[in-house]
Amino acid sequence: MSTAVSFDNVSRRYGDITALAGVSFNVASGSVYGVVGTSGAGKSTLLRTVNGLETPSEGSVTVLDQDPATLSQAGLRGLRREVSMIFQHYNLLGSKTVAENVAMPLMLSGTPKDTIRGRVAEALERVSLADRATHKPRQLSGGQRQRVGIARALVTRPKVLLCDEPTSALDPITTSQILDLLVQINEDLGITVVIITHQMDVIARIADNVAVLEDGELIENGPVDEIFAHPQAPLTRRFVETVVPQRLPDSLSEEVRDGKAGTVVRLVHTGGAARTVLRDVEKQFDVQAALLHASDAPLRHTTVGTMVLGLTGPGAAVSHTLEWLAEQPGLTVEVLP
Ligand SMILES: Nc1ncnc2c1ncn2[C@@H]1O[C@H](COP(=O)(O)OP(=O)(O)OP(=O)(O)O)[C@@H](O)[C@H]1O
Repeated sequence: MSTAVSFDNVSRRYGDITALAGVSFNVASGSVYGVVGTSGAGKSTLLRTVNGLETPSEGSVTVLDQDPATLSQAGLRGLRREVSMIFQHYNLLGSKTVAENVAMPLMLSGTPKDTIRGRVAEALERVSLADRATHKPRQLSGGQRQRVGIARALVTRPKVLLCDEPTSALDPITTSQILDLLVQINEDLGITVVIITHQMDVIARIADNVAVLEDGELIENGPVDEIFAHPQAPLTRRFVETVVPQRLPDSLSEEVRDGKAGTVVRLVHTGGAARTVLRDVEKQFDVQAALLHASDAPLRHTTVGTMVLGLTGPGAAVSHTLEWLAEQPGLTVEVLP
């Protein structure tokens, strides 16, 4: 698979502040890559190196085989037609109509009027706003404004779409619609999407891969299902916890502590691997398996979840059960103290 964007040891300093420190990872062409981190982690700075709005102090970024830092102004303008961007607060011009806003990147590049008309209609159709072409942004809801922003980004037929917190100002239902639209754009048009966010549910919903930034450093990255099932760094665990809760309810914690629930195991499962686990355990071993707690999250391509089981029965049977569970594909087993 070819690479659309490559970060190679990228650092960015502003005086004494280190916004990025030696960040390296690749974004495969046609994939959706999520970058998550707390406020000030360096997400925006990283995203802005992709279209040349920021230049690394050290290291380099390669975008569609070009290094934005070495391009001329004309080269940068060309790159920005292939790499477009959407923003948290939409960045629309209030005095222009929806169609004029969407046309803006083509107007700036001197595209013929007829071509512009067709492209604007195509882009507005894609975001289901064809009937709002003559409206002004103030006449639209936040979700509609973001769709105008998306249409404006698509009008140049880009290969890469950079998304800077595109749903942070929206309610959950509108967020969901915008994320569906981004997935559709990625699937139908094959556009590579790089999205920065502090919302892990956004990553769960649309990303193939995720990078976690903390204080300018890349602390973890990889396929979304692996990171959600086995987060390593404490910050990644905290992010994952917001989508797949790990903490037991207080009443259950007490039961576990008092030993009333038997041997308590937490299973992390992906792709429905735990679907028949209770039945299988009770059929094969002389144990009772009680389901104490479960949580589940749909990801873009699979699901990840946890189940907490209380196993009771003869010690040897419980041991055999634990061994069997540990051998099952797609399951990770942890005995709770
Ligand atoms: N132009 C600048 N001048 C000085 N410091 C800057 C500049 N741009 C960013 N920074 C600093 O770099 C660090 C990273 O900022 P950045 O905006 O990339 O983080 P972020 O993860 O996008 O944060 P947020 O989620 O709050 O937008 C912060 O400490 C910020 O104050």
